[in-house]
Amino acid sequence: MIYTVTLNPAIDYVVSLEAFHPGEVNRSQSDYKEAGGKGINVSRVLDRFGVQSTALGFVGGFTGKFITDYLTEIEIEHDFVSLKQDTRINVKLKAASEESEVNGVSPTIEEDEYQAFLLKLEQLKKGDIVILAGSLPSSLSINVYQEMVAMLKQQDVIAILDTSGAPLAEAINASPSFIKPNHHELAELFDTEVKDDQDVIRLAKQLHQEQQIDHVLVSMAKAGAIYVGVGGVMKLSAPKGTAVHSVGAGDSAVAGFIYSWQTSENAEEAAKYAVAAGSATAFSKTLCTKEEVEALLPQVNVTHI
Ligand SMILES: Nc1ncnc2c1ncn2[C@@H]1O[C@H](COP(=O)(O)OP(=O)(O)OP(=O)(O)O)[C@@H](O)[C@H]1O
Ligand SMILES: O=P(O)(O)OC[C@@]1(O)O[C@H](CO)[C@@H](O)[C@@H]1O
Repeated sequence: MIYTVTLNPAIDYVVSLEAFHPGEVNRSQSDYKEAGGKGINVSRVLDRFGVQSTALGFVGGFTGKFITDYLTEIEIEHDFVSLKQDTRINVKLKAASEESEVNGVSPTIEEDEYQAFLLKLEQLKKGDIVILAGSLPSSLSINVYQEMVAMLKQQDVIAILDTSGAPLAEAINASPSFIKPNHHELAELFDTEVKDDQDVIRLAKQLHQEQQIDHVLVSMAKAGAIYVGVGGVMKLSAPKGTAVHSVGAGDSAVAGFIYSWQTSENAEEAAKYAVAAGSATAFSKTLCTKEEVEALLPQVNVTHI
């Protein structure tokens, strides 16, 4: 079974207007709300690929209920721990072809709520796949992803991680099987500048060889991605197109990699599918569909390095 973990989900409130004038009353031209958070997005994209998963994590209050109702409505299984405090709301503002984001403050996770979540992870079994994705609620310690990856590996569960900053820096020590930092997150991880592809490859190789991470996929928005891992080293170009709404592009890339790897066990195919999925999401109003991804696949060029 595949499980996604979103410790800090959100309602994504997506607002479009022609221009945003700070300090004035602005009125949106269109807006909508959807269940967000990186793990939830991975579940939603997997679902569009015809792959079932169960969404785990924490939800609370009326905003949390919106998320569980939303997932129930689109028939994605979920088993969240209920919190006393409300799940956050993240504002995604699209104005004058620029995208800005204000991600809300996370609710507090009490110790008993955290323990209830760990109990769910403890029940996962050999062969299960868990995708841990997104930021940590500020009440949790920065090493919880590291602890979860270590615990899951003990259970022979495949642990995949998509996060950034200190939680990523801690968790790589537990050697997750797959990570997908973007190039900014990679630079932050090594506290350095990433100026070109050679820098990306050098740092990604360190993660693969020294931290024993099987697959490192560094996404670089419209510049595509670089893969370093058991499948070698390769650069993948992104298809050309107009970015309409890039929220969830990275999550789509994660879902694309897992989906394709599961069926092909071929790193090149999986990395290609990841890039096509990321771009298909960037080019559409919401998350990609399988048809959109497969239409873009021929435009992803792979250069082995
Ligand atoms: N403007 C774009 N044009 C083409 N493809 C894009 C564009 N933006 C994103 N992508 C695709 O999506 C993938 C992931 O994008 P990106 O590197 O921005 O990830 P991310 O920073 O994790 O994204 P996000 O946080 O917005 O979900 C890229 O590897 C690329 O394939
Ligand atoms: O604050 P985090 O957890 O880093 O990111 C949360 C978030 O921006 O990520 C998703 C897109 O990747 C959105 O659905 C969601 O609002």
